[in-house]
Amino acid sequence: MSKTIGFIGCGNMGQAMIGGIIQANIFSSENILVGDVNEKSLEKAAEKYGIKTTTDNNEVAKIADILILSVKPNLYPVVIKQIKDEVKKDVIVVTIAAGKSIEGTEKMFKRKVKVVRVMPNTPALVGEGMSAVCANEAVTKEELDEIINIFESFGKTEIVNEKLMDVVTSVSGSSPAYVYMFIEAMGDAAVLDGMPRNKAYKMAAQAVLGAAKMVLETGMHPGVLKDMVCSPGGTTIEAVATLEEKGLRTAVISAMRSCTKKSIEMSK
Ligand SMILES: NC(=O)C1=CN([C@@H]2O[C@H](COP(=O)(O)OP(=O)(O)OC[C@H]3O[C@@H](n4cnc5c(N)ncnc54)[C@H](OP(=O)(O)O)[C@@H]3O)[C@@H](O)[C@H]2O)C=CC1
Ligand SMILES: O=C(O)[C@@H]1CCC=N1
Repeated sequence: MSKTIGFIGCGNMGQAMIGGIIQANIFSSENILVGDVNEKSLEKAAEKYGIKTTTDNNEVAKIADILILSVKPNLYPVVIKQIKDEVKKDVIVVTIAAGKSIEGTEKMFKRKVKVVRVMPNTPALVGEGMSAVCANEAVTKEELDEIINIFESFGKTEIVNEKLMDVVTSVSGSSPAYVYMFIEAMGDAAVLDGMPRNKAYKMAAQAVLGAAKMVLETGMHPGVLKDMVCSPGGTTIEAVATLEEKGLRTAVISAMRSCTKKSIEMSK
């Protein structure tokens, strides 16, 4: 019999994963059940993806072989308390919340459940997610592979030591937001100089996508790739010098350390 994947929480990240899974076609829509308190979110998801939905989290807990908890971190204790006695004995619980450790999740279940901790990101929706994964010892190699397979259906995955999860949150979980800010700012600059906004976003976003692919596919150092764009006495080095003067690198490093710090604080 095919397995059922259950989601509790159908917001930004829940929908990105559901959309990714549906597009990858690894679970049929009748094997996906989604619970949320927000009926509007459920209606939208049911209409868009043809999945089954419920406002009763326990309905999801009872049926799911793989249960992805995609509510906000502060709601983990509330939701886990509600469902812990309803989940299947061998359920694989997948947590995606910032700052929620495997040990913390086990404590909330008050028993040794199978826990896979993942930090995904919203580009999952377009098949370009990045997910870092770790698990407790109750999860077998086959079960971990099964979960990795789900997350790989909508992007790339990397197994990490749990100690790195706070850094992961900063470098891939949250980082799409910084990149959107960069694209938006490039768009504004181009609009300032007379380009229509839709063209400006398309050009900026495609340049970011292409640059990211260059890093991933050539394996070259980002600094070398940057140097290849900078003609001596040319245009790019003028922009690079201004970015250095305005502290781009310092701003990025400092922002990411704030993000990591917040994730550590949320773990306490
Ligand atoms: N957004 C992102 O880019 C990423 C998020 N994450 C993690 O994903 C999790 C979800 O984040 P995100 O999707 O952004 O949050 P959202 O607020 O967008 O989604 C959470 C959903 O859960 C619903 N909800 C609230 N209470 C309950 C409840 N008791 N039972 C069931 N559903 C409930 C919310 O409804 P309502 O809106 O009515 O409150 C909402 O629809 C977080 O733990 C976050 O750390 C991880 C990586 C990236
Ligand atoms: O902002 C947050 O807390 C979540 C975790 C990673 C991305 N969004």
